[in-house]
Amino acid sequence: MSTGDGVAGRWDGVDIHFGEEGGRLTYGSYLRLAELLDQQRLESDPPAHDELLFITIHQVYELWFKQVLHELTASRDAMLSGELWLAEHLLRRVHTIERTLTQQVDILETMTPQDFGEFRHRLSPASGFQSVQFREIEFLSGAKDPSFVKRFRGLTETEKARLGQRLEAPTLWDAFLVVLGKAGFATDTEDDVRDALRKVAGDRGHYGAVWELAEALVQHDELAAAWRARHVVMVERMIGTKPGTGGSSGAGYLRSRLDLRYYPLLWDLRSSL
Ligand code: HEM
Ligand SMILES: N[C@@H](CC(=O)c1ccccc1NC=O)C(=O)O
Repeated sequence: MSTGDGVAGRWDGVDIHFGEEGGRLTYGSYLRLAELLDQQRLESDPPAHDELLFITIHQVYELWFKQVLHELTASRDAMLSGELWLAEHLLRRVHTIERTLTQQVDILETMTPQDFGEFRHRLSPASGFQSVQFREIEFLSGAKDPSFVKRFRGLTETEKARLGQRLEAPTLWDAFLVVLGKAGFATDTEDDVRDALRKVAGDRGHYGAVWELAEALVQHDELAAAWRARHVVMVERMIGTKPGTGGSSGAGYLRSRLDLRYYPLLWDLRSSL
């Protein structure tokens, strides 16, 4: 029954409006907007105009990082339980998010170095280097490097525990090796794995699902590399060769990370196809 004016019906003599039928849930309460929209606190005083953009961009990154971790964890578990179609499906969702993450740099680059300079000095010693979720994504993907945990300054106990768990847990690559094992291949040595990958690539009619999964892993790796490359060029545009607020050499440090690959054997395979 619709009575116009957005009134969906009546209950106990009270008008019930669309979106409120029978309950207390609203758009704002469901999405916790009061809390979410109250989390943008500027360090600059008087407020620098562009600092809101800087905070918003980083918060949006962290929300997507949370989603990426959710999907990558489920994708790994799907590989471990033999649901290859699901593992691939979730990886493809991650690819789409990763493309969006790289494109977001466009928005931040509407900020000029001069306008960044208005509040940059307030940020030290904070830096993206301290993004726990970013490091969790690296560890889960396959690039476990415990030295990052030691180099983190100001980690909370909860964050330390989360990173510790990621260092213990199987990676996407570990799970992919299980997939290769279940497909009948030995994976004890690196040469075994290289051999298995060549056989999978050479008989896609038989190993199609495994091949497609390997391709989805390569895509994840390539998109992570594309973000690193985009980030460093943005950094050079913003701060040139200045050292970073996190205490590193800045662009020099970031350039040293450009060669990082999660799945070197999948890249090596290309040379023998
Ligand atoms: C004005 C924009 C930005 C500048 C100038 C900048 C600069 C830097 C610099 C210099 C570093 C090296 C660490 C240090 O500070 O010494 C770094 C690391 C990092 N930044 Fe940014 N950044 C910017 C935006 C972003 C954004 C939007 C994100 C998204 C989350 C981000 C994430 C990271 C991450 C994850 C690292 C660690 C990279 C690694 O260890 O491989 N940065 N950034
Ligand atoms: N490291 C940057 C500052 C920066 O971008 C930043 C500072 C605090 C929190 C996150 C940041 N984003 C990426 O590093 C710089 O050296 O200018």
